[in-house]
Amino acid sequence: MTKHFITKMAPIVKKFDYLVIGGGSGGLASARRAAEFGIKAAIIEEGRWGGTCVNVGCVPKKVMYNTALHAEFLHDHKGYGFDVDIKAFDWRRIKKSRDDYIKRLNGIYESNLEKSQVEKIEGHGILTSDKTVEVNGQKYEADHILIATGGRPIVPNIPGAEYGITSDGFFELEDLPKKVVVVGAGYIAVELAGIFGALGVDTSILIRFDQVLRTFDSMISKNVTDNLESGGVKVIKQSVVSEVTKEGDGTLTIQTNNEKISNVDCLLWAIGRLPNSDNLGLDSAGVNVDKHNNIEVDEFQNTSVKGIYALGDVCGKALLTPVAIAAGRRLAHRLFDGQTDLRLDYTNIPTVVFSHPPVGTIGLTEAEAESKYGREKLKIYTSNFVPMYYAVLEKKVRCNMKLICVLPDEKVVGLHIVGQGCDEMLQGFGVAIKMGATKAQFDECVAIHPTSSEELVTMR
Ligand SMILES: Cc1cc2nc3c(=O)[nH]c(=O)nc-3n(C[C@H](O)[C@H](O)[C@H](O)COP(=O)(O)OP(=O)(O)OC[C@H]3O[C@@H](n4cnc5c(N)ncnc54)[C@H](O)[C@@H]3O)c2cc1C
Ligand SMILES: NC(=O)C1=CN([C@@H]2O[C@H](COP(=O)(O)OP(=O)(O)OC[C@H]3O[C@@H](n4cnc5c(N)ncnc54)[C@H](OP(=O)(O)O)[C@@H]3O)[C@@H](O)[C@H]2O)C=CC1
Ligand SMILES: N[C@@H](CCC(=O)N[C@@H](CSSC[C@H](NC(=O)CC[C@H](N)C(=O)O)C(=O)NCC(=O)O)C(=O)NCC(=O)O)C(=O)O
Repeated sequence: MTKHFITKMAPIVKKFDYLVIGGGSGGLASARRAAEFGIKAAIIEEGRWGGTCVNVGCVPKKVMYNTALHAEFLHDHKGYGFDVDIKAFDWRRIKKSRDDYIKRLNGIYESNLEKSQVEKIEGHGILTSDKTVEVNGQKYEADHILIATGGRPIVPNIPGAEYGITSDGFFELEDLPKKVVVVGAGYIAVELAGIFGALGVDTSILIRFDQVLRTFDSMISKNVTDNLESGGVKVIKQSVVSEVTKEGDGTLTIQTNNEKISNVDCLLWAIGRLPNSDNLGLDSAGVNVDKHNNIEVDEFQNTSVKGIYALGDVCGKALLTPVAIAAGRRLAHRLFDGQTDLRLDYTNIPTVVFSHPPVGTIGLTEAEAESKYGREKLKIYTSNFVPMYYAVLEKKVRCNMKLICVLPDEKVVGLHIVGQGCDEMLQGFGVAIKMGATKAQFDECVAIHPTSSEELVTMR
């Protein structure tokens, strides 16, 4: 009888030039740009292609922000002479259109990867050494590995916290809740409370201090807090949640340090995000994290291990889609296109909070400018006016602007706006500030009338 010997073969390790863990904004942008330079790239994703921004972030949020803007404008129709009856608002309809759009985007991202000849690997990636990543038992090897695994929302460690949802759950809501409590004071709390408020939901925002967006310029913190209140959102200050209970009728009761809030049908935690740096095998590779578990990188996105890079939300700095994309594309040029000095400059990043009205900000806050240059070196210009849109309406929502300049040449080091249209206004001014523009150069540009932005080139 013939003997059959079964030899156990080591699984074949698949080799690439560039392996990216995380198919979100930063990872996709970097992998696709790298592939343009003729290298062999692969990208690993455990969830939906597109990451946070496309699936549970900027994109569906903007759809809901636009929905909220419609609700706001409806109130203005009468003042502009339109006699319109609004019968109903159909949350399910807009949710379906939004979900369909996101599904289309997922498909577009997949086919973009195929067109770019970036290999797609579906599953959870774990580093097994400084050169290898394992996904579903298969090992992949590359000299260059990028970690772009993003982050996830924080849920506090208090009794009953699990009855609340996060921004991820916001996008799953099948019906518009009647009474909502949003906990938090940052971008997400302000944006989602604003959407609920504009859609007529009984909305409260619970904040630990007296104002939202405390890390922004004080003009912004004050005006956004005031605008939330005048827009009908209850801002509950100096408030910390200690316990949440679910009642027999399914509603939630929220116990804070000051009061009990009952009959809540949606509690939303928006208290910050954690980096997805755990369960990633960072120890096996020797990649260092900081005390908040953000991956530590230098200005070129190098981690503590040669050949392993990280960028985007997992590094905990400027958690914004265009930041992750810009860092990812620059890294691809640096590694594979010979642009060895290319890196993202993290100063003067413009950012918008989609509040009602929105916030646009770039550069230093007044407090930061004062501690950097000294009060005597600063010249601050402000403008506070009612945009012409409100001229014929009873409702008036003011626009506030602040320009922070440093003497002697009045270089503009900070620009802060709360007001209608500033979300679209900021990008162009961002270019000027990035180029080092002075107040005189702002003023050299002739105003566009009648617009809100003209105020920025006529300030005295
Ligand atoms: C509600 C909300 C609204 C936002 N709105 C805006 C906005 O208006 N403008 C803006 O600029 N930014 C906004 N952001 C922030 C923006 O979404 C993020 O900064 C951006 O998505 C970060 O990109 P990233 O590539 O670092 O990570 P992500 O986009 O989070 O992508 C990371 C990907 O990695 C995957 N992953 C994680 N671990 C692994 C693993 N081990 N193996 C395989 N895959 C893995 C995840 O599934 C995910 O798809 C918003 C965020 C939220 C939550
Ligand atoms: N438009 C955009 O570009 C958007 C960008 N993003 C990005 O995503 C990031 C994450 O957003 P977000 O989750 O809002 O985080 P943020 O860091 O913006 O804000 C969270 C805030 O919640 C408050 N907070 C923290 N811990 C607690 C707690 N235990 N209880 C109550 N409040 C608490 C803090 O404010 P305080 O100290 O005052 O209490 C903190 O600033 C943003 O920083 C931004 O970079 C998100 C949405 C939109
Ligand atoms: N600025 C336009 C953007 C329009 C746009 O890009 N829409 C996308 C959804 S935002 S998709 C989310 C986000 N894209 C962007 O941020 C695009 C920004 C800019 N165009 C750039 O290339 O840098 C992202 O995560 N990118 C990672 C990557 O692309 O690698 C879309 O519908 N695409 C369908 C199509 O193209 O047919 C707007 O706000 O209207």
